[in-house]
Amino acid sequence: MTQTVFIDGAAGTTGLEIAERLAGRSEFSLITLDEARRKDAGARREALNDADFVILCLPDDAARDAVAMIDNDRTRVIDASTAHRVAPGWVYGIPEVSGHDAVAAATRVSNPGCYSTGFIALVAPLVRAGLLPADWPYICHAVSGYSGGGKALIERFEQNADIAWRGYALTLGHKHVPEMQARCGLSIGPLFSPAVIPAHRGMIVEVPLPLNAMPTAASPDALRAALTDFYGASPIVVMGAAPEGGEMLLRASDAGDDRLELFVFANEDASQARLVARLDNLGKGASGACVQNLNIMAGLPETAGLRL
Ligand SMILES: NC(=O)C1=CN([C@@H]2O[C@H](COP(=O)(O)OP(=O)(O)OC[C@H]3O[C@@H](n4cnc5c(N)ncnc54)[C@H](OP(=O)(O)O)[C@@H]3O)[C@@H](O)[C@H]2O)C=CC1
Ligand SMILES: CC(=O)N[C@@H](CCC(=O)OP(=O)(O)O)C(=O)O
Repeated sequence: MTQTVFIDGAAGTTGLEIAERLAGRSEFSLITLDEARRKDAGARREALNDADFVILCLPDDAARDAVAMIDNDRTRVIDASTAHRVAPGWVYGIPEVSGHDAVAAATRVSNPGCYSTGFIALVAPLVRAGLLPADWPYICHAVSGYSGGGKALIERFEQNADIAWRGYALTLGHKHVPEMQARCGLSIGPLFSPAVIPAHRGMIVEVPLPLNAMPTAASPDALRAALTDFYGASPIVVMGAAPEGGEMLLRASDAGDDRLELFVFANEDASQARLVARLDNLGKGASGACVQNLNIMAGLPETAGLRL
């Protein structure tokens, strides 16, 4: 049976990429609003209540308003915004960590932040296994392609070819920190330093570990083995191959895909390690993850329509 999907915010960066992944899929039919009606509250309310599945690709306040407009108990929601990522009653949409069954049964799924996806995928299983401490002040550095900031940041970078690196969230407290802390079960929020690079898409998230100074920490080999074991059956989250020539590259020309690659680098005496995640901010970091969650909620193979 064909199920209906309404993407609210379909003209934005994340929404467009979701529609691309759903194009040609016979299991779903899209409810669309034309340019004149896509921000009309009445038209949106009708579409939100007609759809079997709603995917919110909106700013946070608009996402909250959209959820409030749904007045039936049939429509199921995936919210790509930050609005509900630590909200009660919402299942956090990393099925590999939250559990596929929890996502499959959910009526409300919050799609994770792009940076949070990398951080949580690296840290949550290791803390859960007792291989890294829950009460440690983790540090996380990350770079994102400029599409991570939506239409406004895309326009800014495409009109300013001179920006080589943009550090931000300089007063700390980036909006992803609460979900990183909550979903890893940490007693302290990580110190998070994100930056944007002059590439359209792509993301590196890194967690440096001073293993020899940590109260409990397994060896780099044990960390690598635990991640390999945890994601063993996943077609989406994979252990990356050792980079050639001792360097990792993000290329501005990379097309991006919906996988998430994990790496554990370490020095020879195993006193220091770097946990690294490589993903596409618009793939597993946003639109790919929305489609994965939609597939699971609809009882379909989780990789249908994904770019792997
Ligand atoms: N880009 C990314 O890599 C990621 C994005 N996200 C999240 O996904 C959400 C969407 O982000 P993104 O696609 O990048 O942003 P964009 O700015 O590219 O798109 C947002 C879209 O929402 C539309 N919109 C804004 N307000 C309303 C409203 N009241 N009613 C209907 N439509 C509205 C905008 O309209 P208009 O075109 O007129 O501006 C725009 O088309 C955000 O919450 C973002 O934080 C999450 C993970 C990664
Ligand atoms: C490069 C850039 O600006 N990225 C966005 C996060 C993108 C993302 O994950 O979005 P949400 O958490 O808002 O859903 C930022 O740091 O605000």
